[in-house]
Amino acid sequence: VPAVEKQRWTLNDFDIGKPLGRGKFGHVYLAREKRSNHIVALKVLFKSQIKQSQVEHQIGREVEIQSHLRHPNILRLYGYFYDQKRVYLILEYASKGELYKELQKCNYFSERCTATYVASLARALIYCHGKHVIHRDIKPENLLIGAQGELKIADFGWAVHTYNRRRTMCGTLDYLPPEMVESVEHDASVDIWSLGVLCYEFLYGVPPFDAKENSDTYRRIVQVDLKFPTKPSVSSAAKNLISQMLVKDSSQRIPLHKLLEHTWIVQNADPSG
Ligand SMILES: COc1ccc(C(=O)Nc2ccccc2)cc1NC(=O)CCSc1ncnc(N)c1Br
Repeated sequence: VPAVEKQRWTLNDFDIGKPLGRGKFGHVYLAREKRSNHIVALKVLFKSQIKQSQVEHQIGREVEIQSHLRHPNILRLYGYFYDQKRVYLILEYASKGELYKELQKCNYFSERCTATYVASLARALIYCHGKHVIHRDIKPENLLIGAQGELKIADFGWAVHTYNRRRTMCGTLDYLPPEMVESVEHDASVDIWSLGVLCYEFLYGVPPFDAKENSDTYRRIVQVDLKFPTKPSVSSAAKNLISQMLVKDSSQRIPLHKLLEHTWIVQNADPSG
């Protein structure tokens, strides 16, 4: 489905298939665009559930930003349309589904699989930062798997891809870096922190600052209370990289391009991504 911005899509242009998942803001269905037979994911947002005023320009801006983002590890947003009750997003379909379900199923990933995922996300983030877009929500819930097993970053919720991205605290704290938890200014290096949290969770099956209460997670994050369990056993090279990402001072975090040269990534990541 080429992003034909001028195209006025309607529901009649699509055959609707099985539900793919229930997002916070609505349902996602497998769908086929009738003329091209192209398979897409159609996300239905209920206007009643998202503030009327915000939604039009919010989604318009989202589509505008996303239409300039073309990267194999970023899920495409082809376009949108709406009727009086709902807004529909036409999304790329990731045929191997949701990453977090994969993580739940196998508890944790191998070092090679993790390094390959982390490298592909680093490349996607380098691409986004180059376009002055930061803070793609890179927690497992927002990652999908494409037909070749490659990761796709997909934003499921309010997506304001600018420097003043608002983050409602209703989402998990786990992925927030200290500067956001202490809600001070933040920059692209927040994504390096989140990628470090993700790398840890891929290898151990739990996020690094996991705790029963939010207040404990908060404290562990601001103190960077980073501990590596003995099980599963993880290479010291992997721990070394994670320790260079989960650094309180955002200016001291390993830059993304340096991450791609780290021995653990070089020795473990599958170059195809
Ligand atoms: C680029 O991906 C997005 C971009 C934007 C938004 C979004 O809601 N924006 C938004 C929502 C409200 C107001 C303003 C913007 C959402 C997504 N993505 C998603 O919601 C993922 C749907 S689940 C899925 N998708 C494909 N293949 C599968 N196998 C599955 Br399961």
